[in-house]
Amino acid sequence: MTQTTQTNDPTTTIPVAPSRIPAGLEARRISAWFGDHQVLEDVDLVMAPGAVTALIGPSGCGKSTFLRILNRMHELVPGASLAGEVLLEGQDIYDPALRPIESRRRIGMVFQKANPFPTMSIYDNVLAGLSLTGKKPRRPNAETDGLVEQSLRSAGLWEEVKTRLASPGASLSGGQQQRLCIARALAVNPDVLLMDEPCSALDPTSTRRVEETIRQIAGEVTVVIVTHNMQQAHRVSDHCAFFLAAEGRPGHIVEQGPTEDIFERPQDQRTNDYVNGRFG
Ligand SMILES: Nc1ncnc2c1ncn2[C@@H]1O[C@H](COP(=O)(O)OP(=O)(O)OP(=O)(O)O)[C@@H](O)[C@H]1O
Repeated sequence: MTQTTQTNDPTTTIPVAPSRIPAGLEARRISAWFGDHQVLEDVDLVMAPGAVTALIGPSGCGKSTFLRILNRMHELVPGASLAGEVLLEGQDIYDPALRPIESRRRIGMVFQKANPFPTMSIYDNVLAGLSLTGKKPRRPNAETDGLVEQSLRSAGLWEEVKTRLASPGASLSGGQQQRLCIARALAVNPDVLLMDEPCSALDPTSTRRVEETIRQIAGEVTVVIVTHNMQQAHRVSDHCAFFLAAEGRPGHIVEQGPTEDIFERPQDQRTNDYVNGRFG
C-alpha cells in the first residue's frame, strides 16, 4: 500500500516510502591488507539496524579502510585484499553470487568532502543515484517530484532549496552540499549509510545541521560514521567502537559498546585516554 502525506499546499499529495526497519550489518573477523601491509586484524562489529555506530581512533588505525570494506570499495584499490565476512541481513556481501552494484545500492556512502555534481541541478543531483541503478525515469514526473522532496526533507534541506531546485549543486554552501549528498544517497532507499568524516570540511553551524540530519535519519537507515570529533561521536552515536593500531599490531577494536559506556565508563585505559584527548 502506498502511503501519502499532505504538504502545506492542500492540493498536493506526495508519495512517501512506507517506514520500515532497515537491515543492520555485521562484520566478522575482518582483516585487510594493502600489498603485504596488514592494516586490520580480526575486527568483529555488529552495527544494529537503525542505530548510529561511530568508529573512533587515532589517524592510520584503519577506520576508513574498515568503512570501505563495508560496501565493497576496498576491493577497488589496486593491491588491496581482505579476509572475513560482512553480513547484510545475514547474507555475506562478498558472496560471489551477489553483484557488487546491489551491495553498493543497499549500502550508500557519504564522503569527507561533499561531491555533488556541480553543474547538475539540485533536483537532478538527488536523482543521480537512480541512474546508476538504471531506475531513473527519462523525464521528471509526480513520482520523481515526490522522491526529490522526500529525500531533501529527510536530509533536512528541503526548506532551504524548495524554491530553487533548478539551480546547480555548486550554488549551495558546503554544508548544504553535504546534505544534498545525503539526500542523493537516501533517494535510492539504502539500508545502510556509511559516512567518512562527513563534517570535517564544515564550519560549526553546518556541522550541527548535518548532525541533526544524522539523528533524523537514524531509525530509517543504519548509520556508520567515522569521526575524529569526540563530541560529535558522543552527540550522534548510539554505539561506539574504538580502533587502535599500536604495539606492532594492525588496526583492531580495543573496546566497543553503548556510546555512554565508552565515554563515561570505558573499561580500557587506552580508550579512556583517547576519548579524553590524552593521545591521538
Ligand atoms: N590506498 C592505500 N594504499 C596503501 N596503504 C593505504 C592506502 N589507504 C590507506 N593505507 C594505509 O592503511 C592504514 C589505515 O589507513 P586508514 O585511512 O584506513 O586509517 P584511518 O584510521 O581512517 O586514518 P585517518 O583517521 O587518518 O583517516 C594506514 O597505514 C594507511 O597508510
